[in-house]
Amino acid sequence: MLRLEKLVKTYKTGDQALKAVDLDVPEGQVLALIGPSGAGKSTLIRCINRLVEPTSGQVFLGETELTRLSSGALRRERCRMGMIFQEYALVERLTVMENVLSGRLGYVGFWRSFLRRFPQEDFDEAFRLLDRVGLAHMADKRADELSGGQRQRVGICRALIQDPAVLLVDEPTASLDPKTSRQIMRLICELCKERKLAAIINIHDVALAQMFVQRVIGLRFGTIEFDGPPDALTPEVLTTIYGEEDWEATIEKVEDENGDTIEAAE
Ligand SMILES: Nc1ncnc2c1ncn2[C@@H]1O[C@H](COP(=O)(O)OP(=O)(O)OP(=O)(O)O)[C@@H](O)[C@H]1O
Repeated sequence: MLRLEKLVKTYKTGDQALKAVDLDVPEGQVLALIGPSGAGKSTLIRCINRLVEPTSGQVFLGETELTRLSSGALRRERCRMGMIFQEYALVERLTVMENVLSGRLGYVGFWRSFLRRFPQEDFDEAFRLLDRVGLAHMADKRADELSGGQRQRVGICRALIQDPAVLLVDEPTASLDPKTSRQIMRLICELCKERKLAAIINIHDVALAQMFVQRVIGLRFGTIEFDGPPDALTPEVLTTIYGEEDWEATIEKVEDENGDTIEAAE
């Protein structure tokens, strides 16, 4: 469904962030991208929707080669890729509802969106999504009145109202406390399952990744060092990805938000 072939990114500074990365993500698969700081995780995510322009290689979304598209065609294809950011990227002075509806901007004509005249079905869908993430009662609140966890839920609704084929998620929990982080990861993974949506989640927290995803990709120096199920992430594998460290503490059992003990993703 999403396919990267020999994807290379070399920044102007000479930094080789991605070295010929091959990756195939089937429909409906949620995968976590882990690796040390500077491994190339954000670059990989951003090369997919060309927020960062790849140096060479190809990216396919279904049959469409994204790396060949002109800027107009790319704008249209970006509607099929929902993005969720670490810092939420909400418009602070707009309401929750308006922030969610902004996910439709790629579909609604310029003047209609400028005047914020979205079709009724967009409002209905925004309400359904807000209800699904537990925020229907906050639709009229301003974004700057929300907590971090609530903001990220709005960010999730904004990505989903695009009706994307794939979600690109860049450190969704980095600004959240541990309990809220688990709730947000669970929500993202549940929504992907409900919608048969593929997702690539760039995440620093290995234990959190292991709890929720079916597949983990370990990146190091712009190269895939590990590709497998979460329970195959042994201390030896983690050492290959991150270097020498005491990993026993990292892959210890983790408590979920109900206080239940979880070892890895089901
Ligand atoms: N805009 C840029 N210009 C030059 N070099 C960059 C740029 N962005 C990233 N890099 C370099 O590319 C490499 C990969 O960076 P990237 O941010 O993709 O890694 P990451 O795995 O997401 O790191 P982190 O977990 O710290 O966010 C690093 O060496 C980084 O310094």
